[in-house]
Amino acid sequence: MFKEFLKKRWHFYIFGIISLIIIDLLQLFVPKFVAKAVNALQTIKDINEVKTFVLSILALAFGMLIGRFWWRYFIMGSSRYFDYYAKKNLFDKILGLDMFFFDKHRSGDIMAYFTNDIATVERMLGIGVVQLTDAVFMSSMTVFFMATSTNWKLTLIALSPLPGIILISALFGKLIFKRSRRVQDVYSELSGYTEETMDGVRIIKSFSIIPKIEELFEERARKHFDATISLIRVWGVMWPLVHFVGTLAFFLALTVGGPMVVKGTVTLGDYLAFNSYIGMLIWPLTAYGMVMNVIQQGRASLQRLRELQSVQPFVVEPENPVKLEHIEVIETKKLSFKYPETDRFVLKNVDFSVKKGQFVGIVGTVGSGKSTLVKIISKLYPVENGQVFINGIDINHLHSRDIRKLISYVPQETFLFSNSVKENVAFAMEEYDFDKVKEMVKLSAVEEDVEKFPKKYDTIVGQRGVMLSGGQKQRLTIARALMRDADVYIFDDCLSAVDPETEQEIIETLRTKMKGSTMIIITHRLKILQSADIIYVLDQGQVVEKGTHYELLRNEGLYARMYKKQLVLGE
Ligand SMILES: Nc1ncnc2c1ncn2[C@@H]1O[C@H](COP(=O)(O)OP(=O)(O)OP(=O)(O)O)[C@@H](O)[C@H]1O
Repeated sequence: MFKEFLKKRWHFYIFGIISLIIIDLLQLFVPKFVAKAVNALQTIKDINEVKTFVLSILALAFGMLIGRFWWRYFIMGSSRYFDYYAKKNLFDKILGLDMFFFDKHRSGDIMAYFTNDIATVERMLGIGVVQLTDAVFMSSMTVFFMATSTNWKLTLIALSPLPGIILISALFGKLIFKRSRRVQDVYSELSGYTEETMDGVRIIKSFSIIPKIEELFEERARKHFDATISLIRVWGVMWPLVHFVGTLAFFLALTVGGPMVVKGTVTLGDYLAFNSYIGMLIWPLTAYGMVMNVIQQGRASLQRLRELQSVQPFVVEPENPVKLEHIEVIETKKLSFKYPETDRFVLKNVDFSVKKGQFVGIVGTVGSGKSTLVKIISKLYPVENGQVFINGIDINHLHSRDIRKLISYVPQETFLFSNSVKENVAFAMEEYDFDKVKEMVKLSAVEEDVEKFPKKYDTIVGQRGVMLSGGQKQRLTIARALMRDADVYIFDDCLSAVDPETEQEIIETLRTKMKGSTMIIITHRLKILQSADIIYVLDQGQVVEKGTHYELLRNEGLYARMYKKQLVLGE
């Protein structure tokens, strides 16, 4: 990303740096003209001579005005462009990553890349470049002007302490880099925690655990504060050192240059100019210190951004994917699976098959791998042991984009955007027909509820749908999945918040209205699977039984036990 940005913008930087150098040059001529004006005043014969110098100074000021516009345009404009370019790239990159990345990173952590890290690199590419140009160019040019137009001996003496600044910058640079990296990392942790807390604020309040949460926040905020202070401490030492070395140059100029003026080796005008040059030199040299800081912080953030850029998805897409128009059959053969970076197999030798138009149930004990199985056949996780086939084609030869167009998956967790009911239902559609929204809302048995909302389909549901009940959210999520004309619909225990009768009613309506579509239902309520073509029973990652509801009851295995228990509990 950074290289591509430089490729696009390097010429802007060249123009910006040239404008900056021109201003610096013009600025350098000012003392020269002032010196000439002062010298001329001492031996004044013609007032017009002074006028020429004054007009020249005005011309220089005008030149600087124009130059300042251009460097801002080229350099600061480019750094702003980086902000836009990096955010866009990062956003695309992150959305292209697979579930594993999102399992591992909190949204607050990710936000830190977008806010803090990009801003720090932007600062390096904007003000950092300006300061660096100033520091390098102004210091070398000032030295050149000092030596050529005043007195080179005085120049050498006055400048003798200055290489010390470069030494200090080099010595402290590494430390600043390391500590800046730590600041960014702990900021990301703090941001992740804050976001998670805000997200779960209702649960926190319901559990009355605010003091504990505050304590945990304080711990992270303190860590961030400590990391920042440890970085400031480095500046705290480096900054006065740089200043001290800069001021030494002034001191030497005064102590050595004063007697030279008295002796007449240097004219008063030249001596004044020399002092102006020293003044002009202090800024770029101390800028080395600042620049070092900005650059090291920028590098630390750039390193973090590069690490993120280099994250590769575990789900690899084929270079030449086989086209997939429809889904007729999905099969898994001896499928075993463990989540990346874990040791435990959560699926073991699973043979599973579903054909077009079938109604398939997946049931089992808690944590037996039901959701994992459907996530793998939706290509949300990679297949590493065993095989998954869609229409007889190995899933590794198919693109996940094509699969997910044909599989509409409703996960266990509902998620609604803080938008209107209709926008939420039509979320996955580029264009939509309002009548279809209404039809799908009706099929999902939530029409009556929506009609009672203050603005019906235009009602804003609040962040994550907080203004709705759990059951309403679940049914709207189903309506959203139904909006897509998919071949396979997977409902992953997504009706747990509605009563059993409504769940059964929804499933039956869907079965009749969506004949021809394949339906895979994961549920804990076994009663609704009575009409399923086949039910897979999972226990600890293995298929322990399969068959129709009645076959499984006759088997008197795990399914029959679970069913009897539910009958007793009256579910
Ligand atoms: N992202 C993940 N990373 C690591 N382990 C995971 C992840 N998601 C699930 N697991 C583990 O995999 C196992 C199977 O989880 P899965 O969600 O597939 O079970 P399930 O049968 O759908 O459970 P439930 O009935 O409770 O919804 C569980 O032991 C769970 O802890």
